[in-house]
This record gives sequence, C-alpha cells and structure tokens, in this order.
Amino acid sequence: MLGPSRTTGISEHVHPKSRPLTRVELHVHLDGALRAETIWELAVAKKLELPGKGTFQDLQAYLVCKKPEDLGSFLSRFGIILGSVKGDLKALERVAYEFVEDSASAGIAYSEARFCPHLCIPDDVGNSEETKTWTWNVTEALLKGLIRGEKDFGTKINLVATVIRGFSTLWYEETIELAADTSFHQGRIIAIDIAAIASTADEKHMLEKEAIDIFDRAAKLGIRRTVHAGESGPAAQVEFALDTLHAERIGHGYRIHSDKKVYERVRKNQVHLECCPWSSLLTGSISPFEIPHPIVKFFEDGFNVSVNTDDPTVTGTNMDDEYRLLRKWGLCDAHFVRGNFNAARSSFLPENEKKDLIQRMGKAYGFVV
Ligand SMILES: O=c1[nH]cnc2c1ncn2[C@@H]1O[C@H](CO)[C@@H](O)[C@H]1O
Repeated sequence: MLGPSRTTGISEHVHPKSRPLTRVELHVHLDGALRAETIWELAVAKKLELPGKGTFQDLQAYLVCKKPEDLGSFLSRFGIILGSVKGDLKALERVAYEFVEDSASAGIAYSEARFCPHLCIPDDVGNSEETKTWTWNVTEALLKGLIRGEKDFGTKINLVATVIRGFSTLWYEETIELAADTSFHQGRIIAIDIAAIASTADEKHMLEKEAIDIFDRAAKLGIRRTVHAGESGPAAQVEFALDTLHAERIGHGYRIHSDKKVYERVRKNQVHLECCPWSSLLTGSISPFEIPHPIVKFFEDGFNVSVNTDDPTVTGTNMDDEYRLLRKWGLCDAHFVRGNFNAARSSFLPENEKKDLIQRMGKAYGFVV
C-alpha cells in the first residue's frame, strides 16, 4: 500500500534498499520485457504509428493482454515493441540495462533471457553480409547493457539466441554461428531456442527440415538447447522436441497434461519445464477453467519445474504477480523456493558458476549450510 495507512496513520510504504536475490528465471523474452514507458518514448521519437489516439495510455492498453486470446494474437504486440528498438543500438543497450534493473527489483539473481537477433535488425537490411554484421552488432549492444546492469544491480543475465519458426535457413545458420562465436560473446549466449512470431504461432513449423537441421548442428557443436513446445501445440510436440530437436529443457510444455505417456516420461526424466502461469492463460494454452492447472499438478507430482514471466510487457505481470496467481491456485512459498532451485540446477551455466549461484541463493534465503 502506498502512503500512510488510513486506519493507523503509520506509513506502510517500505523502501528496501535492495531485495535479496533469491530467484532464477529461465523463460523470459528480453523483447517481451520492455517497459511500456520506454517503448512509448522511443516510438514517439521515431514517429511510429501508435494505437488508438496515440496517447501513452492507449499504447499501454494495446500492449497488455487482459483476457485469454490465442498465441498468434498475443504475439501481435511484438510489432510495435520491436519497431521501437530495431536497428537502434543505443535503444537496445538501454532496454537491456533496464531489464537488469527490473530483474534485480524482482529479486532475480540470475536469468537466461531470450532474444531473436534477426528481429532486432532493421527491416531494410538486404544482403547476407549486412545481416550478419547487424546481428553481431545488435547482440553486442544488448550485452553492453546487460554487463553495465550487472555491475550496477548485481543480477547476472545471459542470453538465449532464439530462432523463429518459419524463418530462412540462412538466418538459422547465422544464429548458430553467433552462438558458436564464444570469443565474441564470452559465453554470454548460453543456448539456442525456437519460438514464434504471430504468423507462425502454430507449432507444426517445428517439423520443418530447417529447424531440425539447426538443432542437430547445435547438439553436435555442444550448444545447449531449449525449445518452445506444448504451448500452442499438443504433447506430441514435446516428444518431438526431446527426440528430434535434442531439447534439454522445454519452454511451457503444459499440454503434456493430456498425454499420460509423455507426462510420465517428462516427470521420470526430470526434464525441466519452464512454466509461465499468466502467459499460459493469456495465450489460450490452458483454459482458466482447467482445474487443477497443469503447473499445479507439475509441482504436486515432483516435476523439475520453474516459474517464469515469459513476456511481462504483454502479460502486464512481474514475478510477484506470477506467485500471487499460483498462491490462488494453492501453491505456497515452499513450492516457489523449490522452483527457484530447480531453475538454478537446470540453468545452462557452467558447473562452477552454477554451484556458486546455488550457494549465493542459499545464503540469500538465510539457509545455514
Ligand atoms: O510465448 C511465446 N511463444 C512463442 N514465441 C514467443 C512467445 N513469447 C515471445 N515469443 C517470440 O520470441 C521472440 C524472441 O524473444 C519474440 O520476438 C516473440 O516473437
């Protein structure tokens, strides 16, 4: 509550200097986590076409999804979001820096944030030489912001380079090359992923040969892999991700709840599920009338599962809101602590850094070890 309490007159407005960094987030899209204020400022400066009457309130109302839609329409907001930063290296550095600040104020110690390099380059970039230079440049700008943010706020963020279902082979290959260029990114691109844009929301695009080839190559090169599956598509897509795309973690995965065999396989093998409560409802992946929600079942049945925000700009939530929703569904602090340690041990950090992270989290929680 802001300001003095009406009943006691005692101020209830708390100003913690810094929040203990006890949380780990493995499924958040950096471009889905821009502040509405920043998008507004950038869009106005660039004279981009704005929704409604062009006011900040209209923009915010447009960006935040308020009731269940489908994945395609949920993702349609990314047009304006990305339009505000595309090809603008200063803006990309800025939003990465702000993302670290927001993560730190949500108590995040470590996060693996997704971005699609090719969605961050200008629309009119033509030949492949230019594309490549641009993708490296936009990545460098994001890394600058993340590293500066880490120094100021203490939260470490690595990147997951995401390819988009339905994109060209050339763009897939450039993403792998970028991820493999460790001397450039200094280990900061920690994995690859496959996600969607509004027009490729249907997971059947993962079956395309280009997508299969790129994950094959990643596995051979030792590049770590997480895959969006079982969100808009059925449980079979999760099996496909595990068997054919060599997925080590699954983004979302809720729909395994409708297939006993896949459900049991994921549980038994402790495949990490990166779950996003609000997003699961707003993308229409799970009906609000589905009780218990699969995420609750995952926690109850001993899955290796974590809690994530996915796209705070579009869901209008932060990690506290996600926990609030889960509490309404019957989960409690012990589940959230478990989720954070699940995320830490399932992160793609090198073993020594992972051990260090787990120890720091333990201390931040106040565990005596
Ligand atoms: O929930 C989701 N499912 C699939 N794709 C998504 C989701 N949220 C965001 N993106 C896509 O991932 C890209 C890189 O971050 C975003 O630009 C968006 O198109």
